[in-house]
Amino acid sequence: KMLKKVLTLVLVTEPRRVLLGLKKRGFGEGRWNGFGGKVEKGETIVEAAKRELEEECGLVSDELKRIGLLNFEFVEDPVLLEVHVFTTSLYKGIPTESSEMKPEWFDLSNIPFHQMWPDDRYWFPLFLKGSKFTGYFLFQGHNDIIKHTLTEVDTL
Ligand SMILES: CCc1c(NC2CC2)nc(N)nc1N1CCCCC1
Repeated sequence: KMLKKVLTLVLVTEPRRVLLGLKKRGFGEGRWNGFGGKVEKGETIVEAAKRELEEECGLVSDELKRIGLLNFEFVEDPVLLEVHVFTTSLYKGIPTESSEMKPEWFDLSNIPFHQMWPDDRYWFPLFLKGSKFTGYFLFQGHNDIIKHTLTEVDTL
């Protein structure tokens, strides 16, 4: 049966900007993304999201809002990646570069999609207009989307 990895992704916003991090190594290296990673044994998904946010860019947030649930598969790899997407505009701290991520603010009209995971072009507009969404993306390699579904939902 398919192995499932549960991951988190946090998008920090200000009125006209979103905070993204440039991944410095590992999975997604060289791509801008929200902050997140694996859910460890013994922690909830929200606790994992808060932990990764602080580890990756030094921000502490008490209030993460669930906005999306995205499932990913790679044709070459029998693992299902289940990504729980959160957003917050309530945080403490200053975005700080870590070993994993180099944080920068992007104007909402200037999101670097060409340097992000290809799926982001599909669901970022839903996130930016305040919708909740569920989606599935089947990748060939790390750049080509073979098929996808994306649905706006009232409740996650
Ligand atoms: C699941 C990978 C992924 C992704 N799509 C990839 C083709 C599968 N897109 C975006 N934005 N973030 C992603 N991760 C957020 C959680 C931490 C790992 C990277």
